[in-house]
Amino acid sequence: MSTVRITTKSQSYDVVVQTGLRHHVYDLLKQNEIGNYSSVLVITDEHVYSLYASEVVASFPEDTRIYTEVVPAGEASKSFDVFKRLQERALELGLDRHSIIIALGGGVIGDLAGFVAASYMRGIRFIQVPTTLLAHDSSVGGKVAINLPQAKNIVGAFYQPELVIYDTEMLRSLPELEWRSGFAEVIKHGFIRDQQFLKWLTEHVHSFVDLPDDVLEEILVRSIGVKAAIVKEDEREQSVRAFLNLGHTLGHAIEAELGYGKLAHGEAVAIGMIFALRLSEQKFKIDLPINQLLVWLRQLGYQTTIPNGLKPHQLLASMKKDKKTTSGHIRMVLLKEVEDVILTEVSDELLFQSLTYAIKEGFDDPWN
Ligand SMILES: NC(=O)c1ccc[n+]([C@@H]2O[C@H](COP(=O)([O-])OP(=O)(O)OC[C@H]3O[C@@H](n4cnc5c(N)ncnc54)[C@H](O)[C@@H]3O)[C@@H](O)[C@H]2O)c1
Ligand SMILES: O=C(O)C(=O)C[C@@H](O)[C@H](O)[C@H](O)COP(=O)(O)O
Ligand SMILES: [Zn+2]
Repeated sequence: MSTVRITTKSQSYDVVVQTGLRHHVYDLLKQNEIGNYSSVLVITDEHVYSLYASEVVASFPEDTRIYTEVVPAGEASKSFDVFKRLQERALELGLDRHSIIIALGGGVIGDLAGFVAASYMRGIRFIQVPTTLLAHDSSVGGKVAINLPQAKNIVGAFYQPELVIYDTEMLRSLPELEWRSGFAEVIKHGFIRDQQFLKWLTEHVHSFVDLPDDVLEEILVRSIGVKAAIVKEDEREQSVRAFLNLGHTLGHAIEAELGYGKLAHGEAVAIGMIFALRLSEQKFKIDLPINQLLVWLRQLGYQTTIPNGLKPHQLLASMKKDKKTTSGHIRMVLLKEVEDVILTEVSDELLFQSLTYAIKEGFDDPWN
């Protein structure tokens, strides 16, 4: 079993990674001194429910007051409607301040169930049991949120889980699209903090089919390691945590403008990252290894253009709603080189021009 310790100002906890851990959730709670609860609410989505929920529930003693709530799969569940239904259900079921919530699923479930836990009775404990590759990012660090139709993650909190239990075996049922989506955040972690890791990834990952167990575990542990280091330094995004937003200013705008769920989060972030890298080249008069990145991304099946139908002014207006925007000025995470990251204001004029060019010409040629 690999363990990554997450230490933040508000909370310290372990991320444990191994195959088969879903059968040992109760034991792991006890080992981590979270065995003293009055009841348990497992929040999951319809896909994960049919695959794994009964096994997680079966890891608890028979007399446990344990309930399961199932929400529709997909980004649309990060909504006020679903949030409200879960709060009402928690109350009906008699959850109290000694209850715990288990988020069993991908990032949608982690963000949603985490926000339910953060706000129910002003906060009850919660555990992350991630089931997607992407959730190596979402289950760690305590950002929990729901969306408004106009903007992603706009209503939420910083609220850390007590424990993250990562059963790598559960990832084996993921469709290829979800591997691709999750891997975009892995690449992001390489670009912002770990060039060696990025190089290792380009050498070891050329397909998502049957990634060997040791490669998968290495990907998770190293990628979570980057996130852990950043979150330790800056839990509430006052400084370096913003670097974890590389690719997200445009990525979130693409998700919202297309309609949630049309493009997976990581796929949108991959496009946003390429955009941020080309913009970095233009702004700082530098060369970044974008052409190699494009070849690799295409080999892995990523879309590497801004989706059809999206207009520059529409994307710009949406990017303005990003949480990094200050006094109406868009701030973006850009690179001066790999591992040398900067959060900087980008003018509306430059963004409009760059979006217009990217939509028309794509990303293959430098913009300089
Ligand atoms: N809080 C954070 O720091 C953070 C970080 C990154 C992303 N996010 C958020 O995470 C969300 C995306 O998460 P996601 O990509 O995991 O999406 P998701 O939770 O919607 O899961 C993707 C799809 O895979 C299915 N699925 C999940 N586990 C499965 C399994 N083991 N086998 C088969 N199918 C499975 C789900 O039912 C869903 O259809 C976005 O809302 C994004 O904003 C949050
Ligand atoms: O943990 C962080 O910080 C991140 O930015 C990780 C991102 O991958 C993630 O998508 C996050 O939810 C985006 O945060 P937001 O503050 O831009 O909503
Ligand atoms: Zn993300």
